[in-house]
Amino acid sequence: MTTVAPVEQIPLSFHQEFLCAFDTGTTEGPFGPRYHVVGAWRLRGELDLTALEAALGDVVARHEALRTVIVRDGERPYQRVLAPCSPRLTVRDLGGCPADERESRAEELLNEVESGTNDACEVPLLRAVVGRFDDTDAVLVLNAHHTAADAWSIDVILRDLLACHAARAEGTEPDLPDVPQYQEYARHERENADSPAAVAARAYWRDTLRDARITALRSDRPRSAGAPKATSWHRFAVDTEVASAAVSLAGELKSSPFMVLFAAYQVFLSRLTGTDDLVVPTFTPGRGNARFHETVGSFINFLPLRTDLSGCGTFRDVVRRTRQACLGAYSHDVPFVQILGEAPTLMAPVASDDLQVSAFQAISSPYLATDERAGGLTYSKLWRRTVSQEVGSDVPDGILWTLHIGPSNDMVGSLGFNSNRFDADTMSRMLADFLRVLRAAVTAPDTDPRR
Ligand SMILES: OC[C@H](O)c1ccc2ccccc2c1
Repeated sequence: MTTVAPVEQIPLSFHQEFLCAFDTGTTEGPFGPRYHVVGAWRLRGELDLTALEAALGDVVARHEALRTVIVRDGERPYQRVLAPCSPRLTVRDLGGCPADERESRAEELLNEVESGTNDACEVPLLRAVVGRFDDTDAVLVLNAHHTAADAWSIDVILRDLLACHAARAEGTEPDLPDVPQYQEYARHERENADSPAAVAARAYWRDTLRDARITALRSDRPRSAGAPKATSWHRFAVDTEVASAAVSLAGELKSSPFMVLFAAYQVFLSRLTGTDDLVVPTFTPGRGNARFHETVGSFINFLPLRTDLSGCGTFRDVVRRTRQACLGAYSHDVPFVQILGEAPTLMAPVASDDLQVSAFQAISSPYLATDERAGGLTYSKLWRRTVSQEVGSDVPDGILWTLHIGPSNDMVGSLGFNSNRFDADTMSRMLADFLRVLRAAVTAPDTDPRR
């Protein structure tokens, strides 16, 4: 009897391990069919559907993460990479749609795809829907499971997909450079878990998060009410003059627009919770190692930012403190599971029945496409989403505030929340309060924003 050497199991990345903490063992958690990330692009030019179908297969062959399942049946979950397979392409006829309604019709299709499912156990973990307005005008929507891709990855998938479409449309094999695979990243992370930088980062977090508790909000309904889990998305635009005031104040204070927006969010939270010592999670892209910039996978990192607002006399002071907290966190951006090891009681509040964390992030991806070209196609990402939806991509357990800062400082945002825990009008009130604080803060930064 020949003994087959046990195939060495591919470990989970630290972020995938973090997601296991939210695994409810049902289809409602991060391994369920609604935990996905979507994107939509307007395509102008000759779109060859046969070539696009073949290109979808090329992209799944190229990126193992899109055909990897997370096996959770033993004591330690691991990743299993499966053979290349082709995603299905759904084609929708949007003919007869007048030109000036196409942008909103495209956003409708995006929301429709986002309200659907993408089963994490059914590879490939990528779905594609193309809506055709006419022969040279279409909208492409991609949906990838969020354990296998993130916002950065969905832009990489699109760029590779259209490069492969261009080759296939000319009857040639795609010829893209090799790309490091997500399993290499997962191994690399673990091999470097005790590097000098990682040891220094753990010391930083031990010190920074001493006696800290994550800031949490009282939900309208307790977890024990057992209402079926769903995540709603409230989307909104930020007034242009507020957005540009935020961006110019950021420039004045040598801070990023995110830091100014986050500072206003903390003022809002401080007033809501009555505490000055805030610990608010954000998500960083987790792409510090340039080797993995073209790799598809879920790299984001849940990073707790601690800021004490006591003694801040003006909003400028709040931004300066926020900037310090952000810079300190960014320069110690190690996986959250390692940070938690240094602050074991940090997440205690969210173990209670009626509290939830409320994370705040700004999405950034270097591949935000505006009028990019790929073969005979010109493509632009639909990122100014302002249409809300009752059921969309899942947020595992909490509220997720996201701001998208556009190329010309225009800004839109979204509020993802578990509708089994919070009412939609509670969210609308919170958003109105936050936007009021933001407007007052960035238009009069020398006043005390907490009055
Ligand atoms: O893209 C962010 C991701 O959907 C995510 C993962 C875990 C979370 C835990 C608590 C609150 C928000 C989360 C969002």
